[in-house]
Amino acid sequence: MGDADTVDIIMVRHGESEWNLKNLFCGWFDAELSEAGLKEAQSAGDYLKGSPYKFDIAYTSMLKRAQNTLANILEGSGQTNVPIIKTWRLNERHYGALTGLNKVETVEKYGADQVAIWRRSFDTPPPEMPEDHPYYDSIRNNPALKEDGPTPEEFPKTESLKLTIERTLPFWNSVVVPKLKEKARILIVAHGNSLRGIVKHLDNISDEDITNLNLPTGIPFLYTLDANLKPVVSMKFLGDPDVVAAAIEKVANQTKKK
Ligand SMILES: O=C(OP(=O)(O)O)[C@H](O)COP(=O)(O)O
Repeated sequence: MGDADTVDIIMVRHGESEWNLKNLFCGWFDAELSEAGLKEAQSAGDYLKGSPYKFDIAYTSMLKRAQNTLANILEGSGQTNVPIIKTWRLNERHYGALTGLNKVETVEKYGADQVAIWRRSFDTPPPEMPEDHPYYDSIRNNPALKEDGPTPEEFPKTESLKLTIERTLPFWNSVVVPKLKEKARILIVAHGNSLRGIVKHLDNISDEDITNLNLPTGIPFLYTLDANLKPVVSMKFLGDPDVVAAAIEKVANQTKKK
């Protein structure tokens, strides 16, 4: 736990989704948690229940996989009274025309190098999602986005990590930072790439090095920040180290044939 001059914040990528399980590019498609993903969320809740970490406020995206993970973590850790703020700015990156495609099949069609660029390059977005894309309507008309969503002008057709950071960071700076300065104990449940953007910002990771960072599903990680919100503890995974290492390896290997 941080001392008087520091503040702790815990972040979690949602548990495995149905589309993570099927190895599909998901982005803004509103996939459900898989059975394993629900268990990951419950395990994270159980872990936190036995830990010193308690929360004053929680932030999540407008997508069900993150919201359900958060609900299960709060339930499991006995903290269902924690206020929840939901924002589209924590949504996963929009995967453009790749949304719904299988990652291995996409490598077979376009080559590993091109897919690596689409998945992990800092500023090359996937091709834009056309209006006749099979998931265009469900994403564009997701009722959850009526509660908090981008304006029609802001609505992405695709996003690189750079573009994702450009809409996530304003939320971080205007909402999360003031709460951290009040020493609020914060939990954020979001997505692989929206969280990679926050981590890049906090740890000042270069555009090149961020390509190598893969976040596992359902495993909480801790940052302890100093008075200037610079990390004194970075991305400390809270769980069994072997489970964490295996989970990170699994994300990195998603484009490899079994
Ligand atoms: O929707 C996604 O991320 P999420 O499961 O964290 O919400 C992406 O499909 C993650 O894919 P990537 O790890 O190939 O960037």
